Amino acid sequence: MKLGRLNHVGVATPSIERSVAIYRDRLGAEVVREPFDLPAQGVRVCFVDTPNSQIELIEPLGADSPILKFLERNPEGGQHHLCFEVSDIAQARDFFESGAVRILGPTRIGAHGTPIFFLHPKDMGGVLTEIMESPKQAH
Ligand SMILES: CC[C@H](C(=O)O)C(=O)SCCNC(=O)CCNC(=O)[C@H](O)C(C)(C)COP(=O)(O)OP(=O)(O)OC[C@H]1O[C@@H](n2cnc3c(N)ncnc32)[C@H](O)[C@@H]1OP(=O)(O)O
Ligand SMILES: [Co+2]
Repeated sequence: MKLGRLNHVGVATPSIERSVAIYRDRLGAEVVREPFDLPAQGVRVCFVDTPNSQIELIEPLGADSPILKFLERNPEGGQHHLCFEVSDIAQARDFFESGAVRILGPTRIGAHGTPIFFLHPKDMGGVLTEIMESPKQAH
């Protein structure tokens, strides 16, 4: 498996609107994307583009959102996960299944419309790590 680029840094927030204002007004980010719901993943999402990556703002959606406990621990929100790209998600899953890192749940479709899975933070030095298949290059 070849580790690809850092696709995004996930930032959990109690309010996407409030976080968008922080990135736009304090950091001068151009926030051009609209928030959207990902009910299957229990989050509302808004991407903030940077020249070489993205900030993925995520807000809980639904009573069993996977980020609720994180926000109980961090009421102001905070850095939640890192996401790296791979060319083949099935090959990446095989790679991790043969190793010492716990994979969290099934491979599912993430916010970029490509398959993803997560690696347990306790096996990744305290960093919840998302692996996503690179979007196919438009021809
Ligand atoms: C998928 C759409 C989008 C995309 O990019 O496509 C997203 O990225 S959405 C992101 C939200 N979805 C997920 O995070 C799914 C994977 N996450 C999980 O399955 C859980 O959040 C899990 C298992 C990592 C933690 O769940 P929970 O907080 O309910 O469990 P615990 O409280 O028992 O935590 C266990 C242990 O892990 C530590 N922890 C929890 N979250 C994080 C984190 N984000 N970063 C680092 N460490 C984390 C927590 O403090 C506990 O440690 P302990 O020492 O035992 O207290
Ligand atoms: Co993510």
